[in-house]
Amino acid sequence: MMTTNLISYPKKNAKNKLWMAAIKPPMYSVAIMPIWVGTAVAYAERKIWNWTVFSVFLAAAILILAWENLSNDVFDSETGIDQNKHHSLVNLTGNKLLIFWLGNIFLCLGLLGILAIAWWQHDWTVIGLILVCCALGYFYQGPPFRLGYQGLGEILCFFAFGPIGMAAVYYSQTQSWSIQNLAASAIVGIATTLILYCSHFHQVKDDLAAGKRSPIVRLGTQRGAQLLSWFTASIYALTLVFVLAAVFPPWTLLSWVSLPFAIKLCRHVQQNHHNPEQVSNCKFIAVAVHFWCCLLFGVGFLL
Ligand SMILES: C/C(=C\COP(=O)(O)OP(=O)(O)O)CCC[C@H](C)CCC[C@H](C)CCCC(C)C
Ligand SMILES: O=C(O)C1=CC(=O)c2ccccc2C1=O
Repeated sequence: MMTTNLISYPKKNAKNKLWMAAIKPPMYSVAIMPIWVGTAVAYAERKIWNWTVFSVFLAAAILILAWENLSNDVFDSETGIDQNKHHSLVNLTGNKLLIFWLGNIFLCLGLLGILAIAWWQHDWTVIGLILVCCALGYFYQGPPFRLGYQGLGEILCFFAFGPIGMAAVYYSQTQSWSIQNLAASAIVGIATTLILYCSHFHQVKDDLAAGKRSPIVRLGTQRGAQLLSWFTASIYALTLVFVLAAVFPPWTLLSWVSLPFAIKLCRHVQQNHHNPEQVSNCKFIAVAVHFWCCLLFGVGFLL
């Protein structure tokens, strides 16, 4: 009995790790930050903070992202790209249909939340904008589009989590539009897109085999790593430019506190871009850059 337990423990532990990798809890900060920053900008400009709208939007965004990730595993199982991905939910459960319908339930619940906001406001703008974000999410991975396979995912990601998603958040609080929010959405959009871009470095072999021409497949890992540094630097440079132009309050420069993570990310990818095993964790360093940068950026609007 004792021996069985000793043997089965590491196996169980490995299985738990696979499940955590499949569910990817840290990734859900990408759903939280547009809501946080968009609402903070609304508060800074209009002194409005509707907690009910904020909470419902937050829950809805998490549910919609869960749909995106579950359906990503379903659609990727159809192209064969996830053959070696042990932490795919479809591979873990062996039940594609279950994951497909679970994803659809999450999507419906998320959209119901957004619909409730539209209903309270007697205004369909917010649900219209979020439906556009969901469509971009579908175009990224779903048939017959699969635009992520053409290397266009980063553009879709930028608009969904940046200008369109954050316009919806700002509108849900104020029922109006804002140039300051548009500028802030560029920062959130680039920081989110950084994560997607980083997720390709260790997957070149599998992507090539499945015919996926990710930006890193197109550029090669060395040029991809150089572009990453420019891309990352642009977040901090743009924030400074907008502060100097008096578009953002000076406290938004608090987001620069996340610079050590950004430097770590760029150095790590520069040194290991050609080594899939070593570079595979860069997505999670990018998640830390995104989390701290957006969290403190939002705080900057409230101070
Ligand atoms: C699912 C996404 C990336 C995973 O891509 P990949 O297939 O390379 O990953 P694996 O290797 O793990 O299989 C993210 C795709 C993002 C998409 C372009 C945009 C999604 C938009 C959301 C559905 C809407 C967000 C609304 C907002 C207000 C929170
Ligand atoms: O699994 C992933 O690699 C990603 C999942 C996800 O939801 C997301 C959202 C926004 C940007 C990037 C990513 C991922 O990379």
